[in-house]
Amino acid sequence: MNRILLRAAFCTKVITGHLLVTRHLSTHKMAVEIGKLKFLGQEEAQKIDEELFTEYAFSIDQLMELAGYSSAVAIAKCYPLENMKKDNGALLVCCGPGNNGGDGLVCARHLKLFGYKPTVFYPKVPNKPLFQNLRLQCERMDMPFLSFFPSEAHLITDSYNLVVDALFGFSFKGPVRPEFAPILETLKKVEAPICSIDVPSGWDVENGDPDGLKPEMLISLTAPKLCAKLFDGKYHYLGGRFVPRSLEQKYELNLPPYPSTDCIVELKQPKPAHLDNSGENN
Ligand SMILES: NC(=O)C1=CN([C@@H]2O[C@H](COP(=O)(O)OP(=O)(O)OC[C@H]3O[C@@H](n4cnc5c(N)ncnc54)[C@H](O)[C@@H]3O)[C@@H](O)[C@H]2O)[C@@H](O)CC1
Ligand SMILES: [K+]
Repeated sequence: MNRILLRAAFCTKVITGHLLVTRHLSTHKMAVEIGKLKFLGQEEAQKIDEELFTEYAFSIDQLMELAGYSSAVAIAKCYPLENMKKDNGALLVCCGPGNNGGDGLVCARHLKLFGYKPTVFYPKVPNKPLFQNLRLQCERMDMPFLSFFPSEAHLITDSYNLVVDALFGFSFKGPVRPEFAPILETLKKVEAPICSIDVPSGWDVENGDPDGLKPEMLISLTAPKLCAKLFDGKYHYLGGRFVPRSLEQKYELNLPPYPSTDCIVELKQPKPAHLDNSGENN
């Protein structure tokens, strides 16, 4: 079953000429059916990305800031600082060589501002001001950078409350190249929760990877990619609330409504009808 439910409470006011519409859906378990939400193939995700920069004149810094910020907000919501036992909120943020890695750096910066203690692993820094600056911002905010990746998974499990996976996003084409293969192999054995930004790293963007990472959380950006249908972790959020309505319509994304002014919305797989006694699906 590929219908998806959104559990949301929201209050919106839309004023259009003489029309004033106020919708208020109360906070108790409101399930809004979002069965038509589009899951994007790799090419389509790249086309939308390109169009945001060309037709809609966004800059990469703008969208990356929103993507990384919404990832940090989703993580903070699901893994509150006060519940973290290891070293007052120690986290490991793994950043790859593309824009997914940039999202990771932005996410790390916001998590730091939220009070967490992120350590960054960023082995391949592109020679572009955008990435150099993002790295510098993190360094100047006293975030430690690992110079090598721990070879033993237990060292990560013992030191960090969770791992943010920002190694590869929707442009990944497998198989993973040798420089990143041992990192992914170690990550697979880590017992701390893994939160993947946009795509679980190493997964085929459309077909996933049954032997790959098993993140506990996935934050899809813009719209989920096809592989997200195979995600069965605890939390699936949609972030990146920056898609203009006309672009959404052109690609028939059918995005769910974000609650109020939130930058994230949780996506929930529906229970099979015979188990769902709530009546919310009727
Ligand atoms: N439109 C959107 O939705 C936005 C997307 N953003 C982020 O940008 C990501 C896409 O960024 P990019 O297109 O830069 O690509 P990625 O960050 O997905 O990855 C590209 C990098 O990974 C390397 N790579 C690819 N396959 C590899 C393999 N098999 N082994 C080792 N390295 C490999 C490439 O050489 C390149 O350096 C999204 O997933 C999302 O996280 C945001 O930054 C901004 C807005
Ligand atoms: K990722």
